Amino acid sequence: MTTTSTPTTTAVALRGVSRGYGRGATAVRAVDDVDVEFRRGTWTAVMGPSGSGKSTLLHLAAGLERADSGRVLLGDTDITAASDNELTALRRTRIGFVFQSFNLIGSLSAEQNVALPLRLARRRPGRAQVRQALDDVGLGDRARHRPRELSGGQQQRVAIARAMVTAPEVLFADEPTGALDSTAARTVLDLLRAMADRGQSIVMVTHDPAAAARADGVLFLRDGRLVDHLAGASAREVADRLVALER
Ligand SMILES: Nc1ncnc2c1ncn2[C@@H]1O[C@H](COP(=O)(O)OP(=O)(O)OP(=O)(O)O)[C@@H](O)[C@H]1O
Repeated sequence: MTTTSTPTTTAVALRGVSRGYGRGATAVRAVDDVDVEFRRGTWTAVMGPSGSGKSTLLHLAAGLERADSGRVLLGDTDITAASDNELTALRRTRIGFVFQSFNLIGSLSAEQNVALPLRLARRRPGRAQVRQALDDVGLGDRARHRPRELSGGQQQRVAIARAMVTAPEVLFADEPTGALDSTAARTVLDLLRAMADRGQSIVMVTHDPAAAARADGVLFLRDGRLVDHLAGASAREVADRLVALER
């Protein structure tokens, strides 16, 4: 793993990155020679037909999966050659990840879930820090609740607080509103918008054009390749572009 001291406006960059699965007749190039830069302080949505490589791209950018070829840069750090231990440390401190299914631990309260990444990074979780993270997502009064005592939207906000408690450079979200009704989805998207407006870098996979339209820009993938980009587009424009790709 190498780190340079050059100042950068790039939160994450993929350079010529490919990742395949399987062999022979069943081989798939899930991500195929992708070059992309996610700028600091911006929210980018990643869209594309089913199987186009969106989740794989997100996992590669977050260091959850390794590229077969190419380079992945987190800020100034080339994570391509990082050891497993280095990658684990990076994921615990510099990256936040939110899943469609929240992935909260059912036996722990909201505040215990939020404190978990600090414990894993062997940092003593300060109560004030944990409460602040819950306050930031509007759930300061739900700290003692267990996940089953919270609505889906509230659970996803706890998951966002958990991802943010270490102040990660980039928040990755894989279908964060996929399991929510439209009202809860809007609350989560409002929260992500406010975070991006305060300078948080966010990369989000979504199938929902209305969700993608809240981001600053939308990337479109097809067959593992980046094929289009929209900035400041409406939900209608995003939907039209997606339909054109699915033809
Ligand atoms: N672990 C794996 N083993 C084998 N093939 C995989 C694996 N993960 C992904 N793939 C394949 O790689 C391609 C891209 O998958 P990926 O999940 O990244 O697509 P996606 O755009 O996120 O799809 P969806 O919108 O359906 O979630 C698909 O053809 C998929 O079947």
